[in-house]
Amino acid sequence: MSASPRVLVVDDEDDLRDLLEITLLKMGLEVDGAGDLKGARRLFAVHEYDLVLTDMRLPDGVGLDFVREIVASGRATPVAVVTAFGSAENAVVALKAGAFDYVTKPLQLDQLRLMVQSALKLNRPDSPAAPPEQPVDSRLKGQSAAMQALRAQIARLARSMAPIAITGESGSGKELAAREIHARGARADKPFIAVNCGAIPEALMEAEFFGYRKGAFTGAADERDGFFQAANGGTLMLDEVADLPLAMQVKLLRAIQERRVRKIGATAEEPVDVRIVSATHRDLGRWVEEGRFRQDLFYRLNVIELALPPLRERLDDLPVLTDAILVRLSAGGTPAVLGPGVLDALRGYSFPGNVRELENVLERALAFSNDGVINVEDLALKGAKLVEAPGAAPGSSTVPSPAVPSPAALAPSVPVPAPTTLAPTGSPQPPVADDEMPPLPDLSVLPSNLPAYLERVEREILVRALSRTQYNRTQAAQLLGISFRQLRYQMQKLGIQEPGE
Ligand SMILES: Nc1ncnc2c1ncn2[C@@H]1O[C@H](COP(=O)(O)OP(=O)(O)OP(=O)(O)O)[C@@H](O)[C@H]1O
Repeated sequence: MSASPRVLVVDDEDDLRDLLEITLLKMGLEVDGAGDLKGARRLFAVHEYDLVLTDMRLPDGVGLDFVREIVASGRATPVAVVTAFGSAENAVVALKAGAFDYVTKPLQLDQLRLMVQSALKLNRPDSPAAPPEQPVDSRLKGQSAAMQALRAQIARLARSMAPIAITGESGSGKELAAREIHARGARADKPFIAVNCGAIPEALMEAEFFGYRKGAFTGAADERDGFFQAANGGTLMLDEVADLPLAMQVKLLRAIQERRVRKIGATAEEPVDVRIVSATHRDLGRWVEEGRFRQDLFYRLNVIELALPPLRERLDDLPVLTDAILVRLSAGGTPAVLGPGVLDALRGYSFPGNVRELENVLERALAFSNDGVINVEDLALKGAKLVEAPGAAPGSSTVPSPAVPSPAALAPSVPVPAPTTLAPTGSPQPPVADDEMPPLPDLSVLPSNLPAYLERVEREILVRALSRTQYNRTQAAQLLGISFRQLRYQMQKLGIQEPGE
């Protein structure tokens, strides 16, 4: 192999091929040229290339076929295509076929150089995008077939510039997947900017995305970059992309297609080199049919779709996920462990909020738990159908515990109340007979807002217990039959403070 990176340029227009070759030579690269597919195939068969750059229309065939052949060869050579200006279709088709990137004619030399630099980084041994010799540790935890396939897909996609549309329910890991794509690519050392498109007021959108010049409008006291400039060289994640207003969709499409943006108040456009990853929990295809999202932008963003499975479809990942979450929650200390039946209880829950909900459930359970062991009753799963705890459950973080069977385990089909209700019991308590309970408040008038009403009742009970014990929390918790941690958690949640605190 030669010392300098070697590039194959395939183009039948002599002028364009010369321009490409001269530009690449000036970048210190070794360049071979071919005017047709036949010549290109011959060269590709005998040389190891660091990049192939091919025109789409060639005298003896289409560049797209060459892209497919290179991808099918299994060699890790990145291939980019040269497409005519305005033929977005060609670029998208080539990216779908596995092209690493594209440049448009008439050539913008600055864009060409950026593209070549990114391509050359891909196979450098020190690059995160280089095919790893050992399996790498991923942030996306899980050993289910779905997660393994997802990680493999991400490793492939990370090596290209193709826009990726990530779909998946809320909390299923879309942002994490986008970060992983960025971190595994040639752009890992450049910024990753995630933008929640639903959180920006419409009037500020253009300024936020493209930036503005000083004095461009009242209040523009200084020049400011937008998200595109901030993400330059890296990745821009458009989260909740369905929330983009239609007017902004047009502007965004232009910026993505032309890879140039103009700050508000500026006369000239500036080139931006940004990989776009979008995400939504909505069915964007349906939104296009309903006229709520532009077809052309959808087509541009949706070059490659990455679908994240909901947690309930990969419950086998629960042990790995809970372990990882408990390690994170321990903040360097000893991680809590799961008591008997906890994994089974989690398996019986549908997790509408996916991994984020699992994180929240464990964090809350940890606050309720004693001695670093999370028991089934600490979980307080909303409306969950919990299975009976069959002794110690499998999983590395499970320890046998002599804990009293939880109410959930004793009454499998009864929903366990969430902590906003009155009754979660954190520490093992003997079952309370009904006649030990105070009478119910007068419910002849039903509350019109149940959660708010329950919160009020809960606050009243806690404050009374605390004042009866002169704010001795341990005694107040005992009085109410809950654990100290549970009391502390509820006080924090309801904003109850000791007088003078
Ligand atoms: N496979 C996974 N392994 C480890 N943690 C995960 C995994 N999937 C999601 N998480 C964690 O779950 C939480 C939610 O993930 P993330 O924010 O990526 O979801 P999202 O789909 O983007 O959510 P939303 O639609 O609400 O924006 C994060 O804390 C993330 O770290």
